[in-house]
Amino acid sequence: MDWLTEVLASQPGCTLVFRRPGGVRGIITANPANVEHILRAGFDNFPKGPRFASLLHDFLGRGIFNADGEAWRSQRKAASYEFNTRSLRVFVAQSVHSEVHGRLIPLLRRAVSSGQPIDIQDTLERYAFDNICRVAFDHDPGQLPDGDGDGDIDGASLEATARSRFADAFRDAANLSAGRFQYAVPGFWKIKKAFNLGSERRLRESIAIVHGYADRIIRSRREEMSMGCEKHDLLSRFMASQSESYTETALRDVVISFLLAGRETTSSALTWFFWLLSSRPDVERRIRDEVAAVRARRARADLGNAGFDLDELREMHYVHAAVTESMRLYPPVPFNTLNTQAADVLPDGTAVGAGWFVAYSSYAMGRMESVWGEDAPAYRPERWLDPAEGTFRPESPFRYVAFHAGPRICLGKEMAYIQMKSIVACVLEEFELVVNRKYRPRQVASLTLRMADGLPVRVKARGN
Ligand code: HEM
Repeated sequence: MDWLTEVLASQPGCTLVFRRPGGVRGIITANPANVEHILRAGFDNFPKGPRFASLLHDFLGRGIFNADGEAWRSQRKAASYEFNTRSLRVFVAQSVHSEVHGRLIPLLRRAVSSGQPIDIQDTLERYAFDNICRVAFDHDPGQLPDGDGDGDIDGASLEATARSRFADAFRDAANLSAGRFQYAVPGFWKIKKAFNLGSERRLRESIAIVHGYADRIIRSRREEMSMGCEKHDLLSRFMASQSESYTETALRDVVISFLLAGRETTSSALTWFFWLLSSRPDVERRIRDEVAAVRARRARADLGNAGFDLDELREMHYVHAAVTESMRLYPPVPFNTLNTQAADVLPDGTAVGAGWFVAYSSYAMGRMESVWGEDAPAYRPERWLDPAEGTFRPESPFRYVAFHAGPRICLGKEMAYIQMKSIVACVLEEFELVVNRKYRPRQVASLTLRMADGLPVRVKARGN
């Protein structure tokens, strides 16, 4: 990613053109004007395209993440409506609250008592999977143990084993599907698939487990709903509003796309955030001051000592800025590729042909001095704050492209901020996460930007 950033910064218009005779042709850009053209003005000319769809079809079917044209448009319309309801935001905040206080904080307290380091990336990934499963289809895969530390994944219960198999199979299916993008000979996976060999055999097996499990949940949800049971998760909302037009397979595709979108994104963002913070006590101090001020207002209003509600999270402008700034430098989705339908010329004068891939690197864009000024490499949350008011000032989504932009902009952005700000506020209020100063994370980019060896931290209780 750093190498690509350097290369793009040295190109005219920050755009790199690939022209291999008889081979791949396409461009990678870090130019906001090009990105705006591709994602908004030229939206219909730059779909995800047949290659993306075929690589992910076995796992995602025609779910929103993997669909183009009318199949995408109708899901987007229905999903946008649901994501924008206040009742969903409240449900998300409640799920986040119970997972943070029932599981994450108790786990960190146990880490304080034991003195053993933990891998905070792994912990956050488990947290995020539990949370997105709850929001997507009111299911608890129990990836983080319950407060008492025993959890119920003790192997004794068949149900617990099945849930754990589901989570493992989901992780394998996502990783193996992402691996299809990385073959030196692009169609080689199809041959392995035809002969049911190696990674393709494992992919087939893990997809069968995920699909079987999701199908059972969908069927039992139909029964519950036919008996008048009211639920607030996304699957139930889709079933209530679209029951005639959605087959069971279509519902499964929708849910699996949501799980994939919400699974590793917030955990990636927070892992890089806690790593950056470990060398910036000044930023950590300001976050703690802001959280303490909100906590004090809560105490005065006699609202108890639990987590923060939606309005309180909204008041945390500095926390918002600190997390946003971290994703500028380490966007969870660092790279995005689309396909060109008809030849076009981008605003910087680059010509693209029909069938070419068109990619942008949000990682490179977050580091371009031409976009962010000379201090682009510096982690500086203040750049997001109004100097007079101290309130958060959003940037154009075509410059800050961590959540994509245009008609396909991330649907879960607000949900992600609720989750990330709750975790940051509650964790930093009570703990210090200490990272070895010599630790240099290695990046690994599959569908998301992760740390290859995780992020080992020692958890210390705050002294005050
Ligand atoms: C920090 C957290 C997150 C980041 C940085 C992020 C980023 C993105 C990006 C870059 C895309 C475009 C991907 C593509 O088209 O290939 C996207 C799409 C999407 N995201 Fe997120 N996401 C985050 C969290 C979430 C969460 C928690 C959900 C909840 C379900 C979610 C739901 C979606 C959906 C449904 C789409 C597809 C939208 C469409 O194609 O119309 N995201 N997100």
